[in-house]
Amino acid sequence: MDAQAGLLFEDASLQNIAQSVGTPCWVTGAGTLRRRTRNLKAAFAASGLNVSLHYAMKANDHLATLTLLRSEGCGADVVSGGELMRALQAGIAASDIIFSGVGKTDMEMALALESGVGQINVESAEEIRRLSNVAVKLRRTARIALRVNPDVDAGTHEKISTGRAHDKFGIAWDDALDIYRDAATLPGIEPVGLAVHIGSQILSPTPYKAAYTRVADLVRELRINGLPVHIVDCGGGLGIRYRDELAPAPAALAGAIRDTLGDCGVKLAIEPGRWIAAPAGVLLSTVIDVKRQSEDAPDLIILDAAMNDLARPALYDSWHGILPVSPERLNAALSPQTVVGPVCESSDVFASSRPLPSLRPGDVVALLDTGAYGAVMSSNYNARPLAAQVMVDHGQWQIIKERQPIEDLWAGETVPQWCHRAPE
Ligand SMILES: Cc1ncc(COP(=O)(O)O)c(C=O)c1O
Ligand SMILES: N[C@@H](CCCC[NH3+])C(=O)O
Repeated sequence: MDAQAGLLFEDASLQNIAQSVGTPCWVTGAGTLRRRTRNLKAAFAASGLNVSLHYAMKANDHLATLTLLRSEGCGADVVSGGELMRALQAGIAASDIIFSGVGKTDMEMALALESGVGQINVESAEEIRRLSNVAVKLRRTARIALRVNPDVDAGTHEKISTGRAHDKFGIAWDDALDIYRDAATLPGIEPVGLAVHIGSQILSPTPYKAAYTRVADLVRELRINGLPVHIVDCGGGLGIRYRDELAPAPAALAGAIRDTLGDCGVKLAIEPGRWIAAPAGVLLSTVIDVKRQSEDAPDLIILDAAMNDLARPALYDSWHGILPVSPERLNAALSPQTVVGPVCESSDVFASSRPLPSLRPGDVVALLDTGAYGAVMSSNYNARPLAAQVMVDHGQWQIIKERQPIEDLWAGETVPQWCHRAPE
């Protein structure tokens, strides 16, 4: 905090950015992206592990973010044809791309094969057969890893758990050996290994260890059955501290991998998204109104950002820090306030009865740790244009996406003639 400039993000004044660009506005910190990527790599190197890092771009897929992370040596984990095209557009080499996802269309498979992605993670016997057909037609070979479901509870939010038997993800544990064996016989398919991803915002190394222990056992079992296994993709999911969570350091994840898979003689990969990108972003928003409620209820702070911009609180009851950006407000006395957006949904609430410095109309606030699963999950609900985006780096900043023009909201829509006539 600077007495004059108020809240700074990577040495850039958030007040200045809000004044120049308007709000709502996402701000991404280039320095934070770099620092966290380097920390992650250093933690793995210190554990003696050689892992390739495939950034899960679903967390934040702006071309500037992807380009910066490519410069830091990251490949990408993609889950759709659109993400694949974006990653290629950002200059990420196809060979450094892993195509994951629970459902890939034939067209997406063809795109992956034609662009030469390094690895396709498959999630069912049916998908492998379809991929084989597509590969044969294109005269290509798909290098596949079987995403297995280890039936491990990651202990995270119900809606972002992916590794329990009843979750829709991955191949059921007991089917994995047979499916791997069958895959090896299919034309156009080369099974190269296994993949596992048990969920997101994971706050303990214990479920990681449980999942990787099972995967290491499966690697041995496959080999005993004469099936080659060269790669284990350990997925993502490492959690961060949004409020007061005791989030594990990357060294804990590295340790879990080393202790379980370290001596399996496989090439290791990880797919972190949130850990790299979440703390590298804030969402700036202006207070539209302060609505006084009955005596014992907190004031309602109505922002110009809403759940269509930042969906996480409405979807997962997630907690994001909120700080005013002006120096006067930053130091004001705290009182309980409820912070909401203007969208017509009762779930459009960012904070309930939260002790915050008293806010007034016109004040700008920053919603913290919104660099992952923030802008990417925005929608046009309530005909609200997508917010502008800015990137900061050591005090300099630049608009990286203009606010969506209002006319864009109906661009591409056509109105059939009959809509203009009242029925007879
Ligand atoms: C297959 C896969 N890999 C990686 C990730 C990235 O997860 P996170 O952002 O929690 O690191 C996800 C999202 O949960 C995913 O589904
Ligand atoms: N969208 C979720 C994370 C999902 C991870 C993808 N499987 C969140 O905001 O926390």
